[in-house]
Amino acid sequence: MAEKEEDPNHSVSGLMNNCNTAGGPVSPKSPEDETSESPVPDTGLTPNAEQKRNGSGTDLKSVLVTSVLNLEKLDVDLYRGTHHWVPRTQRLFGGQIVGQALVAAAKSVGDNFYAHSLHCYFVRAGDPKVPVLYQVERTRDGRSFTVRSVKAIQHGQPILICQASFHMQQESPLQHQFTMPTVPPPEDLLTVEELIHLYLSKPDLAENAKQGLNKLLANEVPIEIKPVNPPQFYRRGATEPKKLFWVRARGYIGEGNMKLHCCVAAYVSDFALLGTVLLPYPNYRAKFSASLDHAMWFHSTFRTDEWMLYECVSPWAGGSRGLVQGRLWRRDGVLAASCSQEGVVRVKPATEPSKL
Ligand SMILES: CCC(=O)SCCNC(=O)CCNC(=O)[C@H](O)C(C)(C)COP(=O)(O)OP(=O)(O)OC[C@H]1O[C@@H](n2cnc3c(N)ncnc32)[C@H](O)[C@@H]1OP(=O)(O)O
Repeated sequence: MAEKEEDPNHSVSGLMNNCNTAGGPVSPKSPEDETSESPVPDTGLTPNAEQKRNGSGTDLKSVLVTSVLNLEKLDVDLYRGTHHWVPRTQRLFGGQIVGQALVAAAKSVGDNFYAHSLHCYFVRAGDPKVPVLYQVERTRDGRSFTVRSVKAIQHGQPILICQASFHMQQESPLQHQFTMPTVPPPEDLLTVEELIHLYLSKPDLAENAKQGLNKLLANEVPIEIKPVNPPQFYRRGATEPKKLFWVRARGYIGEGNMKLHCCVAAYVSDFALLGTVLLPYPNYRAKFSASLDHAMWFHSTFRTDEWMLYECVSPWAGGSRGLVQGRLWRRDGVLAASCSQEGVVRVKPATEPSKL
């Protein structure tokens, strides 16, 4: 199915597209549900200790851990994943498929091996009506590096092919990184939901826009976002193809499980990334867009349930495709992960001005 107009990349509504729970036990739990003593389901990658998230005053576990990345084992190296949030486009969110594929791959590597990179192609649209099977091939087990190939399958056909490589931690005197962009801290910025409330308080807002925004508020994307520059984020005028936002998983995950945090980062990294391509073109809107591939590199330890700065740039677009690159920064300035993606972006002239 084609991805039409509103997608997770291209608008404020894309940030909170329809929550669709098809395909599995995926209803978000209420805070009451979460106060019970029940442990986090065994993803094989979950942390042991349950602690309150620093400063947030909540111990709600991230649905990314309890549901999205909690694969069911069917056989040796064969897993089943279900869906939590499905974009309004009704094709599976690419980040979910990549995150789940990495969970499946990570289950077959030793405890002391950590994902350092993955390379994926999205070869077919994911169907939100059925679960996804993940078939892992143990490509190579080495002394320092271990490689896995994962095929995500629906209706008997691959929707994603992924290769993930894991590395045993090794020290080296070679160490450098770029410097994190200087931006306001997340505490000084509004969440997407708060921004929507602001838009809703505008007295001259059209009724259909209000309805649309209220629908968006009712949705539950399992990640929180604070745009550094909201007008740029929502693409009102032409801007350079670059955006910055703070991002973190909703709910508590906890420290100490880097394998899990890499899987969550893979999920998060596909969010709003491809929309960067459209920023210089306010006179066009996407009539069809989808990520074609996704590559990711993990550099340091990090926590995805703490605010990280996501820096997205698009160095090139042409021929109905666009290239995007992302950097995930820890708030202390350490470069946590990098990613690259090419997407197909077919556009049409924007005939209607944005209602926002
Ligand atoms: C946040 C971003 C995301 O999460 S996106 C989700 C992850 N990524 C994906 O789901 C992508 C999965 N991959 C795919 O769906 C396929 O590989 C895609 C990219 C569609 C391959 O493209 P293509 O070979 O064009 O597929 P298709 O023939 O099935 O056509 C899909 C729709 O596009 C149209 N199309 C095709 N060629 C052209 C063209 N040259 N010019 C204009 N339109 C074209 C087709 O007619 C079709 O449209 P429709 O769906 O029938 O309306």
